Amino acid sequence: MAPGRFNDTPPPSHWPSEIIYLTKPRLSARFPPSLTPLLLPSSSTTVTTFAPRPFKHPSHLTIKRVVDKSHPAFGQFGLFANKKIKDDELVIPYLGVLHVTLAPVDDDDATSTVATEEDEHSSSDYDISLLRMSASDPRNPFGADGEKGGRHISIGVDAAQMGNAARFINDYRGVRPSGPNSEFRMGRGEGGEARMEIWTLKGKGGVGKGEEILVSYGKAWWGARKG
Ligand SMILES: C[S@@+](CC[C@H](N)C(=O)[O-])C[C@H]1O[C@@H](n2cnc3c(N)ncnc32)[C@H](O)[C@@H]1O
Repeated sequence: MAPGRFNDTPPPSHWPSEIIYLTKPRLSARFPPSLTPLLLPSSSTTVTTFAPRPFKHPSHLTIKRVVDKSHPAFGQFGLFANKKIKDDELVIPYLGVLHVTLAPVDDDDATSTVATEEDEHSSSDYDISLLRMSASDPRNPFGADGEKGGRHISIGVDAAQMGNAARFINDYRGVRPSGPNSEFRMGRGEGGEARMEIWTLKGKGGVGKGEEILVSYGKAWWGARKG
């Protein structure tokens, strides 16, 4: 096995053997070093390197095969609470490979939407957006005035090949008519790094013992996958 192809620690129960288990995010091999400062707190003088600390799998979360035939993800996995999780509480960070897409600004119309570059993550069902930065943003090293000029930046987290239990969180559609019980939020790890997290929704009573953690992937996610 090549270096980096190992689990960070022994994975939780029901973890599929073909997926690498992570306790902290990994930068993709092609992640431009000039972009790592974007993952760090801009005001901090204490955090200057990308040094995520490990996040241990919460013992009150269980990965389980979906056995309910009426569940649209029947036969797949889901993430369940084996103890009540309170309202407005961090459930788990979403860990995976941090990767970058640089999209050229449309020369004819700089304000139009630009096509993203195809890469290995573009068709992943486990890829979520972490950070987007316009080419016109002065902090963008690939921006219009930067050394390479004219690229929008998009940083994503892909858990298709490696990740933690958050990769098993399903969408509420067809499962919970009253809507999701949790949501994605931007957050920071203990090492100060930007990360996506899943939190129970505020004012909705939390997630009960035995319940599945369910978020909304968003209309755009489903729209992009309609046949
Ligand atoms: C991030 S994964 C979620 C974990 C997945 N169930 C597994 O076992 O790996 C996203 C995939 O789960 C399935 N999925 C999640 N929520 C769904 C829903 N509400 N309806 C149908 N499929 C769903 C789809 O196959 C989707 O591509």
